[in-house]
Formats: sequence, C-alpha cells, structure tokens
Amino acid sequence: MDVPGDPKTGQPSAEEEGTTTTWLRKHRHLYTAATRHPLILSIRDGTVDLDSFRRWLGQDYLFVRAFTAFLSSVLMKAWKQSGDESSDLEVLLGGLSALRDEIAWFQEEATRWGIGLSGIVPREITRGYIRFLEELMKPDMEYATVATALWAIETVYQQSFAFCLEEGSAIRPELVGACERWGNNAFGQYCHELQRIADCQLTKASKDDLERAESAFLRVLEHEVKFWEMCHEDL
Ligand SMILES: Cc1ncc(CNC=O)c(N)n1
Repeated sequence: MDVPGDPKTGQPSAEEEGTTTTWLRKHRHLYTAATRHPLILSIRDGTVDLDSFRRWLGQDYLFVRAFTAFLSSVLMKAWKQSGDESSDLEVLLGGLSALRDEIAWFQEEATRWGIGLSGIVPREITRGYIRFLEELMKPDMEYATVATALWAIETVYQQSFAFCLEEGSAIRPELVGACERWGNNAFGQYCHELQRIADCQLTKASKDDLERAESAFLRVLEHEVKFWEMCHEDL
C-alpha cells in the first residue's frame, strides 16, 4: 500500500495508519512486556541462565509443531477469503516452508545442547498457548482474526530477537544462532508482509470482527509474556 503520509513529518496520518499500528500504540505497555521481557534482556546482555534457554528450546519446539498446523489453517482461510488477486497464499507458503527449516534447526540445536526432544513434556503454559492456537484453527474463526494473530505471534519473536542483536548487546556466542533465526531482516520483511495482510483484512472487517481481532492480538501478547515467564522462572 502506497501511503503518502504527512509531508512534514513523513509519518502516516491517523486516517492512513493501519489498524495494527493503532493497536500497537494503544496496547504499547503489553507489547513492550512481550518484546522486552527480562529473559530477552538477559539474552541480550549475556547474563542469561542457560537452564532458561534449555527450557525455552524444548517448550518452543512443541509450540512450533502446533504453530505449523495453525499456519496451515491460516493458509486454508487465505485461499477461501483473500481473493484471487492477492499474494497472501505466496506469503504464507513462504512462511510454511521456513518452518520446515525451523523444525530441523530445533532438532539440531537440541542435539547440540544434549536435549532429547522426544521426551519433552509440554508445561501448563505451553498447553494453554497451544489450546489457544487450536481455538484459532476452528473453521468459523475469520481470516481477519487469524491473520492478526499470526502477525502478532511472529512479530513478537522478530522484535524480541532483533533487539538481542542490536548495537551494544553482549550476547553469548552459543545463542547467536537462535537470535539470528528470528531477528534477521528477511524475517522482519515477512512480518511486514503479514502486517499488510492483516491490515488489509481489517479494513474490510465489521465492528464485531474488529473486536475479535483486537482481542486475539491481546491474547497473543499475554500468552507470549507467560511463555517467556515460564522459561525464565521455571514455571
Ligand atoms: C512462543 C513462540 N512465539 C512465536 C514464535 C515464532 N514463530 C515461529 O517460530 C515461536 N517460535 N514461539
């Protein structure tokens, strides 16, 4: 979408701003809690407790397997609802194919850390997040809602890990791979595409649809905060 923005500041004006940007501002506090969690800050400054990282690796592997099914369900809705002229299918298919590499990365990483993934039991917080994904996979969940949730899930990881790689970080060498996986620019570009997809659907949404999508956005942020918390505090 080509928006001219305010000629003085270069910022999009309020009417031109996408709904997701409005929600990011409105819920800035919770968004920051999800993207600047103490666990992320400790990865960034090198003080991270490696047991937290190991917990994260095992639990996130389980999450990502469920997330693959969720992304497939979004793809199915995109095919039905996005319109033939849109590029949504291609964007989502790119995401699915990246997940194949990601799952392989988890398996290699687990071997490197001496973690057996087949023995990992999902913790309560992981189960809660996966249950939420299952709700979103139901056929009656609108494409606008699930596209918003997908954008939020990916963006929290992108913003968190990109922050770990920014200037001034003192990240441990064995954690650089994880940070680069989600903090890299190509993944950032993918998140922008997801944002464009969500915003496009939200412009067509009814008032009720918008409420459901905003609530899904908030629930993603809450689950993400709890997920970091679980790994950090051994919950
Ligand atoms: C808990 C959580 N949230 C988001 C992501 C990023 N998406 C796919 O990898 C993830 N891996 N885990």
